[in-house]
Amino acid sequence: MTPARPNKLLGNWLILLACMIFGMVIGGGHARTINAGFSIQVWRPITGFIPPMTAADWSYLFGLYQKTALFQSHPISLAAYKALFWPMFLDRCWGRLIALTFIIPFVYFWYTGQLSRRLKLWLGAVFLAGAGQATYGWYMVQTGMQPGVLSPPPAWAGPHLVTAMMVLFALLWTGLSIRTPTPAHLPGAQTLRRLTSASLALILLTMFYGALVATTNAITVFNTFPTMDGQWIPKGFLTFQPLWWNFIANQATVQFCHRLLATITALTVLATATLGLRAPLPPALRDNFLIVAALVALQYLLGMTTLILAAPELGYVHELNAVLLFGATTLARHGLRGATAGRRLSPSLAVGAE
Ligand code: HEM
Repeated sequence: MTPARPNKLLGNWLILLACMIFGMVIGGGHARTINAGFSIQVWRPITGFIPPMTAADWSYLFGLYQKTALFQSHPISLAAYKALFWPMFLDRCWGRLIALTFIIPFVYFWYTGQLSRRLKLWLGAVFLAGAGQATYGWYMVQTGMQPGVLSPPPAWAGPHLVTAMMVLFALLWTGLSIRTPTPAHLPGAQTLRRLTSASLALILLTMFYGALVATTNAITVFNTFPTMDGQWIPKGFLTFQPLWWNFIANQATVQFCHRLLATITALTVLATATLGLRAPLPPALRDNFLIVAALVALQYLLGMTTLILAAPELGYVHELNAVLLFGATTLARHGLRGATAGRRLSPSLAVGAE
């Protein structure tokens, strides 16, 4: 899939796109924090970058927003609507900028013969996944037109965050592999590599449940830690029917799952990072594990504080830090591509370009 020779420009382009996806999470998370998700009820993928300019434009957009259940339960003025509109508008423009930052260099790299056939197909698939993610986002916005829907339904938000992380992972991994096609040979680091893979999967699963905590508004209940209002298994844990629905929409169950997963994740990630710091790895990779350890500790602390203070603004910081943790763990896992079973070498003997 990746060329045998390093191609820094190509690699940096993909890493830049991964950073832009992080920017999208910053924008989307902010829009959610100020409850602006349903503010633009039109989708014009190409011409949508032109902002409303006349009173008639505003009246049309505001008219659509007035049809949402959210407006009907909390009516607002046109001025207040504009304060919701602009952040969401910028977020969507950012999405278009990501698409352009993908397409224009893609065409350039294609025509200058820098893309192998497999890489063309792979990048095409990543682009389609990104486009699918945007379409999915639009359907989430449209749920606001349904009667009684005041925020995107929980079953929509979890997959949205996880898919965004998968696209970010694909871009980052491919970009790094193109920059450094030959992995450093790291004998004896196979267990560490497996643990880092497990850490990544656990972080993603915990993030999925974090999104469910956010969209079910479970931040408003059980604001104590470590117990949930004095109980280890919260009141109302499995009261919904059918049973599986509890794991998507029941505030008690969702918050319990997020806490449990977060604890397992934090312990696994910390154990992995400790092993990484003790292993004879190249210095950059050890620094990477130090960052992962710091980020996971901060993440846990932020989660507890968000919950105890019931502060969604802090929840936003907690969300962004989760993405940084996911990114840093991806970097560490990438650095371990060349890990094999067998006797350890000292760091200076580890060969390769990492
Ligand atoms: C490895 C550890 C953790 C990870 C990866 C993680 C991840 C996340 C993510 C990604 C979100 C936001 C999702 C979104 O806004 O769409 C979130 C939300 C949340 N998390 Fe965590 N979390 C962790 C630990 C914790 C802990 C230990 C607690 C509390 C005991 C906690 C409590 C919360 C709460 C209350 C929210 C909802 C915030 C809001 O409504 O704005 N998290 N988590």
